[in-house]
Amino acid sequence: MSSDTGTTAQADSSANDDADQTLISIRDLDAWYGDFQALHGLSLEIPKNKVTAFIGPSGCGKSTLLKWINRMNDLVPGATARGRLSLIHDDGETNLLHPGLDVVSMRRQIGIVFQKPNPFPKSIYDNVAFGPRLHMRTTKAELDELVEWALKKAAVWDEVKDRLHAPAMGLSGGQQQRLCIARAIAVGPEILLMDEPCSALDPGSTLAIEDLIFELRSQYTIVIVTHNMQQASRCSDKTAFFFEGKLVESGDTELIFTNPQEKRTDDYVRGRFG
Ligand SMILES: Nc1ncnc2c1ncn2[C@@H]1O[C@H](COP(=O)(O)OP(=O)(O)OP(=O)(O)O)[C@@H](O)[C@H]1O
Repeated sequence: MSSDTGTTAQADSSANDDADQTLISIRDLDAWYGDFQALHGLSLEIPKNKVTAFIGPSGCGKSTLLKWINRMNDLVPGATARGRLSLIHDDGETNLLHPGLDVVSMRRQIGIVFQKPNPFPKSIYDNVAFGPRLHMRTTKAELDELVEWALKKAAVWDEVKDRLHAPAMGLSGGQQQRLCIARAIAVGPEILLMDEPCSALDPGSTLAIEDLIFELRSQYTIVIVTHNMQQASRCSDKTAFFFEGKLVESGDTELIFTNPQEKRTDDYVRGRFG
């Protein structure tokens, strides 16, 4: 039975294949904006420590699903969802749709990086220190260490280490996006959601972010929404293809791109529509 915060003791440790451990389990998920149904009976297992790409034509519901995973849709008037959307841990399951869920603490666990880099109008240092200052008790030395660690992890340290107290807005778009990734990981999330994180970036910065995504997956579970088929095939382990609010198919990225089961998937990944 569910507790007031949506956590239950009996974990469903369903695995999506022998090697994969499910971290986010989605079953029969429906979602609406007012009367409009945006997601129809979605079922998908998102594996731990892998990169999962959500692909599909505009309006198929990729961002809607991403925004339910960390409840960004709570901020959208009229947005509702029904079904199962759970975090699966060895010691229990957290119902991410539970009305009593502590959304603030959940968002420490499930960070999000948006399409357009959105640094705060603060210094580089203060952007990364923002979350830790809010959630953790650290000494100045510990905070310095954490900021350096996060900037290194996000592969932007070398470019900013001599100007940590300069405004973040002065960085290039690609540097700002890596700073936003550093800000997201500074609070120690388990999952990173990325909504078209490279769509506002030049090809060089895009490659830097893709390398970073690939690198980070040993420690984080990453879900990336992308319109870029090369990007999905370059940096994801798993791919889920959506069409008109439904999941058409999901599986190993290599298989989805070389031997999909559904004709619509084949047409989409070959650029025949969308
Ligand atoms: N705030 C909202 N209010 C009403 N309808 C919405 C809202 N946000 C999205 N929708 C609708 O829900 C459907 C799914 O949108 P969503 O943004 O999830 O698609 P998407 O696959 O991420 O598209 P894109 O690739 O263009 O970002 C679309 O028909 C969209 O118009």
